Amino acid sequence: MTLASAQSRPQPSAGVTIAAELAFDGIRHDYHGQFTVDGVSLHAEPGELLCLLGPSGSGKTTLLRLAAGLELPREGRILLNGQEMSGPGVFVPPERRGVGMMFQDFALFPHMSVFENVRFGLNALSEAESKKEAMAALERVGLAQYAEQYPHALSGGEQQRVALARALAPRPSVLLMDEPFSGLDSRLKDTVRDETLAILRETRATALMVTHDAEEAMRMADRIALLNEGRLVQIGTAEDLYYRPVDLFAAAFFSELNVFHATVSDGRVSTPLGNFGAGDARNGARVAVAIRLPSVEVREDEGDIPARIVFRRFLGVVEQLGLAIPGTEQVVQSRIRAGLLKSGLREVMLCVNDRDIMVFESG
Ligand SMILES: Nc1ncnc2c1ncn2[C@@H]1O[C@H](COP(=O)(O)OP(=O)(O)OP(=O)(O)O)[C@@H](O)[C@H]1O
Repeated sequence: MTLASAQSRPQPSAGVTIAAELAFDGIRHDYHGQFTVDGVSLHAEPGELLCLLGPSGSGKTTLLRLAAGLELPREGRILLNGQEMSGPGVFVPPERRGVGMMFQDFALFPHMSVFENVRFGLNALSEAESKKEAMAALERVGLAQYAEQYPHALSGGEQQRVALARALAPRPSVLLMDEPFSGLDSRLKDTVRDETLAILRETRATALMVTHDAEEAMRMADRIALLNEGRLVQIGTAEDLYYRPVDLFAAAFFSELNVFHATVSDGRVSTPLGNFGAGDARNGARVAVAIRLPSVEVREDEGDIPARIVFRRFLGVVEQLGLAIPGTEQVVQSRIRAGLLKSGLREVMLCVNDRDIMVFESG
């Protein structure tokens, strides 16, 4: 449905980018009765790069499509700078939202030149102005010299930059990006990510980016919204999510962990790797005790717990170890600096750095 109030909104100007606040308020959305987004409220600040992070099927792309106006939410509202785009009785169509989109496969038109691809979204401008803006967008991504080429003649990284130029050319107040680097060779990814970040900073558009890669989110985002099964688990900076995860799911999304199950007694938990403070967990509560791999220190001859090495995997700078310890069948894992232990060594001693223990009530 399209209300008169929505219809009368001005067409977004292709003049200057004015970063907008994008808010999801109590959004629920289903496909055939199956809720894929279930009560999500969050917002991206003007000029912020917010990453939607989560495993496959957690509802990230659905949120992006809802923000773009490609889907109408079943419940809740979507607001741009406080103005309702979708909500009960309101639906502003995609072309009137001032939102740019960039997809996983770049979606460039193969039969159009790079220049025509970038000019495509500028039909609200005069011919002369659209040409000027398209060229300016190509210059911004450093590809002006490829203007007359066709997309197939460009490398993956260059095509990504054309897609970015096309999405940014109409100067959207919000840029929506769905896994924008997943089609790129892993060696190219780092450079293209850095370039994209620099361009986004320069244009100062608000950006919402979907990824399932925690490291990519940490590398790029001002803040990260972690989703699972259509719900928001936690939102915050990379440091917030890494150091202060709200639950075991959030902790495990950012680090490999050793996890032991225990019951809190006198404010402490007992695990095969030692006895630790239980933090805020209540006495008698069943908890998961999570210990990051680098917190299990492995030494040749001094430590608290004897262990036998059951596997060693060389990973370059670091080495991952599997360790058998008394009191559990579970193989404990550790990550140490490569070369720290002699080759052929079997019997070692472990120390656990208890600053890094995370205790979560199992519910
Ligand atoms: N058009 C559709 N029709 C039916 N079900 C859909 C449709 N689009 C998405 N879904 C379902 O909604 C759920 C969430 O999908 P969504 O694409 O939002 O997740 P995602 O977190 O982006 O996952 P991925 O990382 O795999 O793309 C999935 O279970 C998916 O199968």
